[in-house]
This record gives sequence, structure tokens and C-alpha cells, in this order.
Amino acid sequence: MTSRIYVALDTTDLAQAKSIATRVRHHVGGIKLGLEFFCAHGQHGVHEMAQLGLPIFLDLKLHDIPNTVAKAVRALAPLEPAILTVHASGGRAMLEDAKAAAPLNTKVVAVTMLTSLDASDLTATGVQGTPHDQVVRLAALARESGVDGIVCSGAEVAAAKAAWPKGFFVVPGVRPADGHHGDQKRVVTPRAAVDAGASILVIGRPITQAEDPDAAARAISGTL
Ligand SMILES: O=c1ccn([C@@H]2O[C@H](COP(=O)(O)O)[C@@H](O)[C@H]2O)c(=O)[nH]1
Repeated sequence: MTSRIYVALDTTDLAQAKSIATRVRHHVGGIKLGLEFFCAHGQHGVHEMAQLGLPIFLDLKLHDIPNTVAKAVRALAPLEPAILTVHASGGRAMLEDAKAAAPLNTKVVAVTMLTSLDASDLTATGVQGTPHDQVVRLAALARESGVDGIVCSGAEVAAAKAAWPKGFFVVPGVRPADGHHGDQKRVVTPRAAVDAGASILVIGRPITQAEDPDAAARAISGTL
């Protein structure tokens, strides 16, 4: 079975990204490239990484007016990413237009509440309710807008999936039981995320910063 792990290659160093991806390729199901990598290497860098033959998750978290996001999605279309992110809080029209502009085989997933935020961060942004409420609310908006799924933490994925059984659920903020959380606040273990209904897990530093990324990816994979 294909691994549910997408390794987040958050680096500006193309050679390092290639080297880590090559080392972990047998224990992951795909590569996640985000803002750091894309700002440094753009579409050329994505093409280079795609040569490794693993599915590409382009995590650009697009968030702007509908016209701008749709045109950005169209500009990214030649890359044919397996997965592309937009922010759910961009609203219904933005989500609809992003999905309409994406290639047929690209899953458009909407980021609900970043895993680096907790309840007090949410309150500070002026949003009423708990992280759970916010994720469930934005998951409903994403489903009604016709995108393919959402990004949320492992703490909310079971509730989101109960309301959207056919949705695609991306869970970052994943740490092995003894793992360092860093800037992540809503964290679960890989096993707990899968048990709760995650379709895929996004895992960066626990693999990329490990002394032996291959062994780290293999160890995490072995818990799933
Ligand atoms: O809510 C979110 C959305 C995206 N991310 C991204 O996932 C990885 C996580 O990296 P770690 O090193 O495992 O913390 C990173 O690329 C984020 O941009 C997220 O963490 N939370």
C-alpha cells in the first residue's frame, strides 16, 4: 500500500531537497513543497523535484480575491500537482474559482486553522468558539464550495470526516510521541492521526532534521 506520508521539504537548498527526497522515497507517498522552497526555486524547482517520480503536493496556501487566486491556480496548472492548497477563509467564491481553475487530477484542499495556532490565537484573531468549531465550520464551507478536502489538525479530523465522509483530509502538525513540537501547537502522533481519519500526513522536521532521515521516515512508517 502507498504510504500516507508526504514529506515536507522546507528548505531553500534544492540539492538538499533532492538528497532527502531520494533517501526517504521508499517510505513516503509523496513530496510536499511549500512557500520556502517555491519562493526560492519557483516552477523550475518543482519540475526538478518531480523528476524523482513521486506525487507533488504544492502547499502554497493561496489566499486572495477569487480572480487573483483563480489566475494563480491557472498559472500553476502546467505543474499538475497532485494536491494544491488554498485558505478556506478566502471564502466560497474563492474556493469555487480555485477548484474550477485547477487541473482535473489536482486535489484542491482548503486550509482551515493552521496547526501552529491554539484556542487563544484564534480568539486573538477575533474568531468566536474553539478550534474544533472553527475547523468544522470551515470544513462545511469547503465541502459546499466543491473543493476536494481540507487541512486540519489530527484533533479535529474525526469530526470533520464524520460530516464529510468522502472528503480528503490532510493532517500536518504530526509528531512521534517523544518528538519536539517546535512551533506546532495542535499536535498528534502519526498513528492517532490515521486512526482519526487522516487521508495523508504531512511530516517535515521529524524526518528532514533527523540525523538519518531514511531511518526516521521508516520508523514513523512502521507505526502506521
Ligand atoms: O496547518 C498547517 C498547514 C500546513 N502546514 C505545513 O506542514 C508542514 C509541517 O512541517 P513540520 O516540520 O512537520 O512541522 C510545514 O511545511 C507547514 O508549512 C502545517 O504545519 N500546518
